[in-house]
Amino acid sequence: MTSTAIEATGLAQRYGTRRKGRWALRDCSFRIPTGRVCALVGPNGAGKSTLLAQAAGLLLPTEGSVRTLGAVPSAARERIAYVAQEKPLYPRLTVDETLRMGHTLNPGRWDAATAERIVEGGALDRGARIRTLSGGQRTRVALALALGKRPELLLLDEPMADLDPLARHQLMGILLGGAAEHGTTVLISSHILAELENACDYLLLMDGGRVRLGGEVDDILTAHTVVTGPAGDLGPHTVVESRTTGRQLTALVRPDGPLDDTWQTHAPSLEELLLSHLRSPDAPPLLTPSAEAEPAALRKAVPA
Ligand SMILES: Nc1ncnc2c1ncn2[C@@H]1O[C@H](COP(=O)(O)OP(=O)(O)OP(=O)(O)O)[C@@H](O)[C@H]1O
Repeated sequence: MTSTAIEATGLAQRYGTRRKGRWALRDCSFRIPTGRVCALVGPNGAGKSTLLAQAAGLLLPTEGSVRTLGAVPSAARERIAYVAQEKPLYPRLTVDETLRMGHTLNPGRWDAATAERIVEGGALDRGARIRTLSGGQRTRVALALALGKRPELLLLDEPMADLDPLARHQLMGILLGGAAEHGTTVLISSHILAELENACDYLLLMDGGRVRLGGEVDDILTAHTVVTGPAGDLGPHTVVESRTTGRQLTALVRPDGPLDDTWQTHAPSLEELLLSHLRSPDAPPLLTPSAEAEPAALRKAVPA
């Protein structure tokens, strides 16, 4: 079994023609090890949905490559579940028929108990047609289908956006419990930073179609410090964002060696760190060693 869930090398996506098209992703190289719950974060239009669709094998990269579970995504499709932002389902099927379809399409791996639990938790009318459900109820059915498949890799594009807070809490619990129990790798995009803080142990921050931060949340947090002190030179340290109020300077930095005693320091929260990076798209990128893509020449040949 491969230790890499997703590996992208020089990945790029252009929508439209060569002359008039626009790049949604440029030169993305990164790796997500198996068994991680990875937050995919970035502003609107950063390229998150594009990346998820490529990893799911629904969009062929314009340049570069992405491999999922050690193979090209189309070859790993049985082991991947993908919930797109618009949660496509068959509108004429009932809830029950949709679950039966999940069972039929996933022989030998369908986890009926988990799918039932998700649907039951929303007290859904099992005979109701999908087209009559609310947005949040449809999300619940889409998540029941995805988790019922018991995938090795779960790709979720803003799955919780239209759920009420209780439903979000409940479904996040089922999702994380299942991931921990089965070692599922999860890549989940969201704009709700506070929610990701407790749920995810890995991070990909994208902006402008490029990866800005990648790696273990703990390692990324440890690499950064918030410093406060009299306005002055921050020397060799990498400054992600700085603000001056009167004579007082507050900055998020990546220290390059010890900070001198004039600075008061504290560890940033994940939300604080992400907001600073989102406000500073020109800050130098950081990938921790586990998030660096292996050079293509070193990769073991795996059948596509
Ligand atoms: N089918 C498409 N045709 C043309 N351009 C597209 C298409 N899909 C996405 N784009 C463009 O690609 C860029 C990245 O879009 P994408 O949906 O991947 O971003 P995102 O990070 O998921 O955004 P959001 O947070 O708003 O969902 C945007 O500039 C968008 O306009």
